Amino acid sequence: MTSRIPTHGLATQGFDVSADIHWNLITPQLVEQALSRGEGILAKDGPLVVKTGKHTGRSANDKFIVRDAETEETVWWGKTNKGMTPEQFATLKTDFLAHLATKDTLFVQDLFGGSQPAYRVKVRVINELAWHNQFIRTLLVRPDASELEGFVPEFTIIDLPTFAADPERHGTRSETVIAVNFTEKLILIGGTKYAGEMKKSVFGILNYKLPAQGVMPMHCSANIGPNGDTAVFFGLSGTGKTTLSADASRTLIGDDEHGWSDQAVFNFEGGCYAKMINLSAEAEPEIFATTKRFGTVLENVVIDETTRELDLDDNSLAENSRGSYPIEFIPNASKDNLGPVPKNIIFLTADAYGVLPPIAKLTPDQAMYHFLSGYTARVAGTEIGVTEPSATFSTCFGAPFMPRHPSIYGNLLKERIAKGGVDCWLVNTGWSGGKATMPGIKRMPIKATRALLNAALDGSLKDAEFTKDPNFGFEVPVAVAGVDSKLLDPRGSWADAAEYDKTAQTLVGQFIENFAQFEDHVDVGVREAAPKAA
Ligand SMILES: Nc1ncnc2c1ncn2[C@@H]1O[C@H](COP(=O)(O)OP(=O)(O)O)[C@@H](O)[C@H]1O
Ligand SMILES: C=C(OP(=O)(O)O)C(=O)O
Ligand SMILES: [Mn+2]
Repeated sequence: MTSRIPTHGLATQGFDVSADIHWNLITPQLVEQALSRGEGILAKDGPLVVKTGKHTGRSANDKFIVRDAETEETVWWGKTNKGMTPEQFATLKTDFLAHLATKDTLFVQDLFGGSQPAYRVKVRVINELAWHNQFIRTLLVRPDASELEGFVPEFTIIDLPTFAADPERHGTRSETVIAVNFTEKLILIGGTKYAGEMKKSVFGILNYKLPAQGVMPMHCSANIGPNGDTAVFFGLSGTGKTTLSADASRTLIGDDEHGWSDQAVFNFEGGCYAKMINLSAEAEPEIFATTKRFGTVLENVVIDETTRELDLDDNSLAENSRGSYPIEFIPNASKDNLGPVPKNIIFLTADAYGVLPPIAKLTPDQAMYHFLSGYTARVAGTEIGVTEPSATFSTCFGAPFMPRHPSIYGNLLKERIAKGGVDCWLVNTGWSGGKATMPGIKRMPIKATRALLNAALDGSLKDAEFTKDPNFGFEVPVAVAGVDSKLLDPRGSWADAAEYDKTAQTLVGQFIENFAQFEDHVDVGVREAAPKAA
């Protein structure tokens, strides 16, 4: 076997470390390291089980982009993309490198972000934790031996959970920091053990770079039907990208990040990152099976230390417990990480207001409207007395990952829809029959969502009877085989129709208020695709 130690080492990059460096270890080596270092324990059937401590999800408010000559005009500065001065970054980098120098062991992987040679970025990830190194090796694309030869990283990520940022010194909000420098091509992640930060940082790089190459980067999952029909599923966290893209009847391309070029939809990643809480063997058999394999890493899943049995229903460590596994653990995953250009675009939303129908057909203008809006809603909190859901509008269904102005991504979508041959749908995987905060109100059964999706994707909905949603103006099917028709009529599913109308108008008001920022960036058709205030 050829050496996995690169010729272009850390010293070449100007990083002065005395650590024992483990270069490009493979899964069994990294799992052995993680175990011997006490980073986690093995579950009964082989997964490595770890805890992330305080941070069990992304720290979106602790992310900064260095604001300099490169990014001043290219990044959309606002409430999502927050700036850090080059001076603050320089101090942070000095302090990061000093902290790095104190480590006696480091794990480094050389990987690709992006599966297609023409559109990928070479990324080096430097970790202090073996399991983080295992995670990122699983999630990104693993070079083969010949691709490792002469590997020179374009971007480098230094990921030090034990580093504590100092708000006074570094201009951060807390001890946690994700600092992105597009000029130096360096990303510093500190003060968090949530592994998802690493993969979403690489996503940010591709979202920054690819529009210039004519590729639309997308926060979506993707799969291919039996007739070669690709579907992409956009959606914010928790709306069902990962769950719904793993489907026995379709070929999985990927669960979270893709590019749409003139020829294909391709995965940015080489693995998946699924939610584990309440994971059901019946509703999600392919994902459930990954919890029984060596190579899977489970974050914040509760395990009995004696029997090594998992308890996927226990949320005492986190609501957002996760499992990461290589894409090939899903039985029908695409071997070449790509598929033809999409026939269907689905926008997933988990509507905690219980207002949106479980599926609706969108016109191209409505699709643009909903893409720029990027709506989902969740139950605000678990405190007693919370009665209102809270709406989130995250443009392009992924604002935290999109450095550029939404119109850049929006125009790429517009061009693609204008070419024709693609149908757009809005799918509510959230609550129905009332607000999520009302007693007895449940989330849409996964089975029903899958049946509706399959009807849309296999073309059988084309002949269905539709009715226009009175608030949103999109077309909603009246009856679909295998689905309780009551579900298809959100207003009729509420005990009190007047209460439905009132709640719907609250939501419409929030859409209108949020869209004001895009009014000047879209044409009249898109503006008119807005929901109507009564
Ligand atoms: N109707 C539904 N459709 C999709 N997911 C659902 C549905 N009802 C409940 N869920 C649950 O919601 C979560 C969706 O999460 P996930 O697929 O990981 O979202 P994403 O990948 O978009 O962040 C899963 O835990 C899934 O079990
Ligand atoms: C990894 C993440 O993505 P998602 O929840 O969309 O799967 C995340 O948001 O941290
Ligand atoms: Mn996901």
